[in-house]
Amino acid sequence: MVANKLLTLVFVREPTRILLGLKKRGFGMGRWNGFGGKVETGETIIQAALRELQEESGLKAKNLQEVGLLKFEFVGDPQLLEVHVFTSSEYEGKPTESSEMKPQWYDIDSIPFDKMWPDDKWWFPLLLKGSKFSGYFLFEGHDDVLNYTLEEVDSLN
Ligand SMILES: Nc1ncnc2c1[nH]c(=O)n2[C@H]1C[C@H](O)[C@@H](COP(=O)(O)OP(=O)(O)OP(=O)(O)O)O1
Ligand SMILES: [Mg+2]
Ligand SMILES: [Mg+2]
Repeated sequence: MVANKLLTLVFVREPTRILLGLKKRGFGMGRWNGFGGKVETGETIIQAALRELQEESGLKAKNLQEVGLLKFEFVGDPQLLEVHVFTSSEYEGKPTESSEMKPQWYDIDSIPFDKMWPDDKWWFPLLLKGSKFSGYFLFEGHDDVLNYTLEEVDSLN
C-alpha cells in the first residue's frame, strides 16, 4: 500500500476577486491555480498551507479556513494525491512573484478555467459560494478526467 501524498492549496479571496498564480515550474506548470504544495515531514497541514502561501505569493493568511478535500488518482500511479483546500479572506502583505508562481487577481466572474486544472471548473463554484466539499478525480495524463465524484459536506473531519 502506498501512502497518500499530502498537499495544500490556498485561495486568498476578497468579495469580488480571487488571487490565482500562474505556475512557472514543475507539476501543473502553465496553469493558474491557488498557492500550495507538499506537506513536509514534521509539519501540520495548516503549517504547510501557511508556509507555501507565503513562499509562493508573499502573503500571510490571517483567517485560513479548510473548505475542501480533493483526492486525485492517475492511471498507472498507485499514489493518491490528497489536496487540502483552504481560503483566507484576510491577509497581510502584497502579492509578489516568486520563482514558482506569478500572482494575479481575477474577478470571480472571469476565472480562467480553460487555463486551470480541468477538475477546477466542477468544485470552484462550491468554493466561491462558501460551501465545503469533498471530491475524487481519476485522471489519465494531466488533461483528461475519466470519472469523478464531488459532494458538498457539512464538515471535513
Ligand atoms: N488537479 C488539481 N487541481 C487543482 N490543484 C491541484 C491539482 N493537482 C495538484 O497537485 N494541485 C495543487 C496542489 C498543490 O497546491 C499544487 C502541487 O504542488 P507543488 O506546487 O508542485 O508543490 P511544491 O511543494 O510547492 O513544489 P516545489 O517547491 O517542490 O517545486 O497543485
Ligand atoms: Mg507549489
Ligand atoms: Mg511551493
